[in-house]
Amino acid sequence: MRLKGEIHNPCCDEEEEKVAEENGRELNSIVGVGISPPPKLVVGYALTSKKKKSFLQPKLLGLARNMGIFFIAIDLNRPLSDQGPFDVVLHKLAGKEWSEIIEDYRQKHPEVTVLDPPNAVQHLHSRQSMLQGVADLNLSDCHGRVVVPKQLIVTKDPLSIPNEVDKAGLKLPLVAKPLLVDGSAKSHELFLAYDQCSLSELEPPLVLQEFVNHGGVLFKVYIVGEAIKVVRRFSLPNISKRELEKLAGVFRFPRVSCAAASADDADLDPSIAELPERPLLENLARQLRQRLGLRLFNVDMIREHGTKDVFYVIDINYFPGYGKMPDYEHIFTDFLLSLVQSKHKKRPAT
Ligand SMILES: Nc1ncnc2c1ncn2[C@@H]1O[C@H](COP(=O)(O)OP(=O)(O)OP(=O)(O)O)[C@@H](O)[C@H]1O
Ligand SMILES: O=P(O)(O)O[C@H]1[C@H](OP(=O)(O)O)[C@@H](OP(=O)(O)O)[C@@H](O)[C@@H](O)[C@@H]1OP(=O)(O)O
Ligand SMILES: [Mg+2]
Ligand SMILES: [Mg+2]
Repeated sequence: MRLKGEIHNPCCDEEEEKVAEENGRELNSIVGVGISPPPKLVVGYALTSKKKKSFLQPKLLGLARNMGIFFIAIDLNRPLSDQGPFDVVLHKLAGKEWSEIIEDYRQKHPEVTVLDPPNAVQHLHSRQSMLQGVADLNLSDCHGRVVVPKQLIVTKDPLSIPNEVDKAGLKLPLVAKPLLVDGSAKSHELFLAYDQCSLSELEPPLVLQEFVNHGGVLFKVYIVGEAIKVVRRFSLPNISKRELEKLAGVFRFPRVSCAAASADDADLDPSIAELPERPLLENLARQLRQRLGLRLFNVDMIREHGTKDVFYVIDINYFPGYGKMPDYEHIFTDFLLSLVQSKHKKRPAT
């Protein structure tokens, strides 16, 4: 198997090769010499170097090893079926070519848990289909409401945007986001638009989304299988009517909420900082897991300013920055072990 284009070879740097080699050696010695019981779980991974650095931290690898879970780098220059055998394949790489390889592998190896199926991951690559799933959910229970901001997809002719926005009845200010999310820095380049005329400066394809005032705090809801962990992050401040009247133009803004700095310890207004209620999150996570067919993702949620329990989902990410999630090493190893247990349960007794 040889890959062209934008795919990163996980084994391309020396450091990585060393890790893969050591992992392999260790695995052989454990299995071969029989000093300790065979590993419970072998996880093959195909991740970008950035992801490997943030996710495969020593605290995860150490805990996993103690629990009999081994992480082995997948060599993108060799056929996937010749490697392993793996119990689980963990992947996040860009490109159609990789999606085809992993889908083919999944079909030929139903005994391997592929996290997650590429067609399900693909669903999050467009900011249009990403939020569709949320809009269709049935979440009107007594613990709050979950909706999505009003949005418009623009695929061509920037000059027509002011008119299209008018026709769609979208209210300013608007957040402009690239339509496609492919892991590149460009796909995270976001703009705030304060007036209608300036919208024609934007570059389609994009999504124009109503900006929802939320008091500058965002909730990142991480999902790992059945587990849910929610953290607060700093976000964009409210935009007042006065500010909107005074300002014109489109302005690029940084990835505020992606910063590792958590807002969990900040001295915040409790009505803004209060986390969404647990039953609401459980309901949302359960329905999204089913609808999206994903086990590894996070959801960015904001509380509409001045309300107690009206939440907007503004973004969903596949295999997000779990390295920033408190206690991720325990949550992840427990999840991986639960996969083996559920496999054993499914196996008929002999
Ligand atoms: N509709 C909105 N109303 C208010 N603020 C918003 C809205 N959409 C985005 N934001 C702000 O912009 C930030 C980035 O938006 P978004 O999460 O959609 O982009 P992203 O590039 O996909 O981010 P990520 O790094 O989480 O993948 C949000 O975390 C939030 O602070
Ligand atoms: O950079 P981190 O590891 O923290 O993870 C970020 C992740 O980047 P990576 O997958 O390249 O690592 C992003 O993925 P792409 O959209 O760019 O594919 C996206 O999911 C962000 O939301 C994650 O940040 P978080 O939302 O969890 O704070
Ligand atoms: Mg986001
Ligand atoms: Mg995102």
